[in-house]
Amino acid sequence: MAASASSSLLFIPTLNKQSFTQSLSWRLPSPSLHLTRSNTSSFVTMAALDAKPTVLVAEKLGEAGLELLKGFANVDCSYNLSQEELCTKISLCDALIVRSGTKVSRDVFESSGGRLKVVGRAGVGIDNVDLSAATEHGCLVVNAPTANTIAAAEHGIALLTAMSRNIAQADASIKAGKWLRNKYVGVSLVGKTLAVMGFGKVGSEVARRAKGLGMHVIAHDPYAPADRAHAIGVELVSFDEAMATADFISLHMPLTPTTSKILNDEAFSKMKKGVRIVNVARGGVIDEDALVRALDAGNVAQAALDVFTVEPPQKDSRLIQHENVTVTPHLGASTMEAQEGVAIEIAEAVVGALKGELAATAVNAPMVPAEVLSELAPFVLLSEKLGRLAVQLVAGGSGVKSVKVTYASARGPDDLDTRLLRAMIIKGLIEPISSVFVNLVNADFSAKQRGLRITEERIVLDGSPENPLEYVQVQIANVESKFASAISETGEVKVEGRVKDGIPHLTKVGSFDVDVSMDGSLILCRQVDQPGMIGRVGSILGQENVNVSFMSVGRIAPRKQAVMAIGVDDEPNKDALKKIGDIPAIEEFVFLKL
Ligand SMILES: NC(=O)c1ccc[n+]([C@@H]2O[C@H](COP(=O)([O-])OP(=O)(O)OC[C@H]3O[C@@H](n4cnc5c(N)ncnc54)[C@H](O)[C@@H]3O)[C@@H](O)[C@H]2O)c1
Ligand SMILES: O=C(O)[C@H](O)COP(=O)(O)O
Repeated sequence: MAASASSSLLFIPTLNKQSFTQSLSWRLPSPSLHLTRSNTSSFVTMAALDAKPTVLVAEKLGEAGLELLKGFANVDCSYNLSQEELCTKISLCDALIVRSGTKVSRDVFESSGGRLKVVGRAGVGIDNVDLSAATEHGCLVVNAPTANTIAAAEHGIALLTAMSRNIAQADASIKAGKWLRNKYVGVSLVGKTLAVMGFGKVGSEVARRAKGLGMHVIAHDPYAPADRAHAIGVELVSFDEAMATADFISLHMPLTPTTSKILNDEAFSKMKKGVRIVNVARGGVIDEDALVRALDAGNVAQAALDVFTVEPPQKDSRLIQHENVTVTPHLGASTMEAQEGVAIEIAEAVVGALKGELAATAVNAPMVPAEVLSELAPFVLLSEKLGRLAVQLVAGGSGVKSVKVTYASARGPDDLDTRLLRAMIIKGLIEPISSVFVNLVNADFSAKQRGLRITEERIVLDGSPENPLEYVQVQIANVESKFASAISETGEVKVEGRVKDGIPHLTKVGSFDVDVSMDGSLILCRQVDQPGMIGRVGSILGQENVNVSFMSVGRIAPRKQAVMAIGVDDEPNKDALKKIGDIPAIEEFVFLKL
């Protein structure tokens, strides 16, 4: 049930209450499918809305990215904000863009009052963003994972070569009036073994370049495919083997609970005496006190560091001041080219997200490729409406805890991604009975928080898998219904729907077959099947100027019980509903908003 956090395509919730309507928006591949759902459940197109969203840019961003943002949003560039200032400003912003220097903490999400819909990290590492808090608040986090790869790799190589030839120390000494040709004798790289720790985008580019310098390159990465390593002539080895055989170690993994202080006293004790270390990943992957001990003992000959556990580090830090340590102030991504690239990459992602388009670099939401989304679009709508309908059929005080969703399809289970549908069913179930705003980012979390258990079942049908789904069924167990006919033979509130000509239809209520398009609102009546019922209800609605969009009757047998489903464009007033209820043949009825 947990939403997997992987990066690929996805949609996003849209803009704030003030600027647009508090809403969920989907930008699907066809513009005609771009829908915004307002609080009143009507759908309006974004074109009808003219207010601009506000994007807070909290750290310096390349001009091209800023221009792109300004074409769509009001852009507030406020740098060096304190946490308090950020928390105050954030309640007026729909999006926030940061680099690594801003902590986007839980307080920031809480202070946003639900307005913040997307956080853009203009770079790779998202360790400065509280992802759990973002997810809980339904806020999408996107990053710019590719534009600074080469810059970071080049910086890694720059540090490797500068360190091995004492460039920084020699430069400082000559500027201090000294000429120390014997002191700064370096070591050669050719023929030496470099262990690349973390064989991702940056790690593999460093490996490629180091091979060009004549180094023997090995790599450790528990998740990297061996064939990618082999393709560039790199052998994947265990952590211990990397520690034991490397003359140089270069770190390129993310900072996670597993990698935190991965280079500690124990790891240093496994290294070759005189090893040299480069870190352009994150300061936290090294236990900095342990590194100082290893440097003092001569077990580590030199280190070159671009990143630190706390940035900026203390001026008098022993590590920074160590004569065998070369440091730069987190410059890995800081080339003109990388910063322009990152700025464009993140601005496009944030603008797209605010428009409700697919986000290719989402960090905290499941990935749904565009072509899948396009095909599933009407089923997405159907799912939300079925959830919304099912929960409204539950009698007050019943407490919805257990929901079973059945997807019937001629496609094999691996051919149908149901996460989006599940998220929308959850949205439909939760929103009518709470003030929570649910979207793809926080759906599973919201369900879990409310103790809502969703089980999913697949029915594989015979026949051609032309449509992704034949029908979707939602059943709520252990509840009473305010419309007894909605209870199935097995005792659950049950609704079922299909997509017909691209339009969601309700096709079953309890054990009654109906067929009504799910648009506007719905009146469900159970009656004794007899002539004239449609006319009587229709004329009451007509007198009250309520337009009927659809009518359908499902019955057990002629002249026995029947359920009539009436789709209406407008909400009938109390009088009209009372008149319907007063028709003698009507045993029960319910009015539902879709
Ligand atoms: N200094 C800078 O300015 C700068 C610039 C860019 C990236 N970075 C940092 O560099 C790091 C790598 O960036 P990237 O774009 O290559 O990311 P990436 O996601 O492409 O690669 C990270 C790799 O680390 C691997 N990994 C995860 N856990 C590991 C572990 N326990 N041991 C070994 N490998 C592990 C992953 O499998 C992945 O292949 C990140 O920490 C990023 O924040 C720093
Ligand atoms: O993770 C990253 O992308 C780098 O560390 C760059 O960080 P920066 O955007 O703060 O330079």
